[in-house]
Amino acid sequence: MSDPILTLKGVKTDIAQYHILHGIDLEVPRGGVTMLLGRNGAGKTSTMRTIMGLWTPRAGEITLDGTRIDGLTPSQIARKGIGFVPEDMGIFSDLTVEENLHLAALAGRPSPERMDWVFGAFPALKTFLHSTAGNLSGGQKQMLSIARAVVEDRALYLIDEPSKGLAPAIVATLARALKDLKARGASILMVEQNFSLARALGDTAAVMDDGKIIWTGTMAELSSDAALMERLMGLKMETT
Ligand SMILES: Nc1ncnc2c1ncn2[C@@H]1O[C@H](COP(=O)(O)OP(=O)(O)OP(=O)(O)O)[C@@H](O)[C@H]1O
Repeated sequence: MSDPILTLKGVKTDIAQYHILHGIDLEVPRGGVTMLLGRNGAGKTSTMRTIMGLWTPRAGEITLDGTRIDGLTPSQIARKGIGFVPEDMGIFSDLTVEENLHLAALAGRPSPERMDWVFGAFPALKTFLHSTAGNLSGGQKQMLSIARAVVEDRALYLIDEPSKGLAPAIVATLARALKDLKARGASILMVEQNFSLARALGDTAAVMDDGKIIWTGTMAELSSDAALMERLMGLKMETT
């Protein structure tokens, strides 16, 4: 692949005494959405956390835009240009929505244009700007979590299962916001178990199993091949 934004080469991660990632080789293209897919426990979240520096790899190299980032702390990695939406949302429950957004901006206050875009994508955040984040609904917390990652331009966004546990109407709002982010030319690596959302947003896909990448290709290729999906992920579904 020409000029990927993120490259993982032979990345191995241990959690406590367990070998979890067994040598991840992955290239994330510049621009567009790469879906990281696989069965439960395949290692998708561990891969995201390793890229973000929340787990330190035992071996291998991680390169963002030509610069090695493995071994850096999560805050150093954020400053290199990665926005992270963790599976557990990572918001400050005791702070207001506004405070959460301001703290997420690394370069000072987010620009008014950027805030307008965020509020356009997630109107509820404007309504509840001065409310404590802990009092938001589950869907609003997820919107805040995504808004925190996109409050400034980043070289790459890591988004871990944004639709988890959300009602369909909220998922539709999320899908629109992520499509909009993609249309702005963003590079996104995303874990998503909701396959119709993955299919709607994904350009390329990487499938994991047991701590390894077992397949890479286009999302169209994967989603049009029911036998392949069943073999790779145990998914049985309509492909039309
Ligand atoms: N803190 C931890 N301590 C021990 N083992 C862990 C820890 N976190 C993850 N694991 C193990 O690492 C493996 C990969 O987990 P991971 O959460 O990365 O998978 P996943 O593909 O994201 O799964 P899911 O779709 O269920 O979220 C699993 O076997 C899991 O039990």
